[in-house]
Amino acid sequence: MACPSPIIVALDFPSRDAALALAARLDPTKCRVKVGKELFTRCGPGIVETLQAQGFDVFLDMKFHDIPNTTAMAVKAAAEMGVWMVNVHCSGGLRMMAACRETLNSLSGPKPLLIGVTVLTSMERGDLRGLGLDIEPQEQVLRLAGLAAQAGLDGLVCSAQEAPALKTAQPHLQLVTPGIRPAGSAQDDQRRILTPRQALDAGSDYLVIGRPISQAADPAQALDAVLAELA
Ligand SMILES: O=C(O)c1cc(=O)[nH]c(=O)n1[C@@H]1O[C@H](COP(=O)(O)O)[C@@H](O)[C@H]1O
Repeated sequence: MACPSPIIVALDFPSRDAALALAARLDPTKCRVKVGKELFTRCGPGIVETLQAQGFDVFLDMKFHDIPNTTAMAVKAAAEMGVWMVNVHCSGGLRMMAACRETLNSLSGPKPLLIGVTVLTSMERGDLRGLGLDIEPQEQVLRLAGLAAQAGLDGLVCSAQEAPALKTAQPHLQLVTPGIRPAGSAQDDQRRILTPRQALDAGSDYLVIGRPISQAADPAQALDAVLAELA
C-alpha cells in the first residue's frame, strides 16, 4: 500500500550507519525518505536497496543537470534502481527534461515520479541577481514550471511559498517542497521557508524535511509532532 504521509525525511548523513540509525527510528507508514548527494556519493546504490528492503519509498535526490542524453541515462539508472521519485534541474532546459520523460516512457515496469527542481529554496532575490536574473524567485519558478509541464514532468521541487501560484498556473504538477521549518526551529541555510501546516495549506503535495527531524533529540517524536500539526 502507498505510504499515506506527505512527509519525506531527508537522510543527509555522511555514513550508511548514521542514515540507517535514523531510518531505524522511523516508520515507513509515516514517511518516505530521501537519499541525496552526500549519502549517495558516500554509499552508492546499496543504501537505496537497504532502505527499500526496510519498506521505505525512496526519493533519489541527485538533481541531475547535464546534456539531454547524459541526464536521461542517469534518470534511467535511477528508474532501474526502483526509486519512487527522481529529480532533475529544470534549468537544464526543455530538451533535457523531454529526453528524461521519453526515456522513462520507453521503459517497461514501474516508473519513478520525474520531478523538476525550479529555484532552490536556499535562494532569495539577491542570489538570483548574482546570476543575472533581477526578478523575484516566484517569477523564475513559474517560468521553469511552464517548461517542466511542456516536457511532461510529474511535478516540481519549489518553495511552498510558490505553491498557490503554481497550483493555479500548473494544476497537474505535484509540488514537492523543502524549506519546511516547524515554528521555532532554526532556518539554517534555507531562505524561502514555511511551517508544515502553512505548506500543506498553500498546496504542497509532499513536504521534504531534513534537519528539524534528523537533528532532533528524538527524531520519531519530531516526525510525530509534524504529523500532529498536519492532522
Ligand atoms: O531537491 C531537494 O530536495 C531540495 C531542493 C531545494 O530547493 N531545497 C532543498 O533544501 N532541497 C533538499 O531538501 C533537504 C532540506 O533539508 P533541511 O533544510 O535540513 O530541512 C536537503 O536535503 C536539500 O538537499
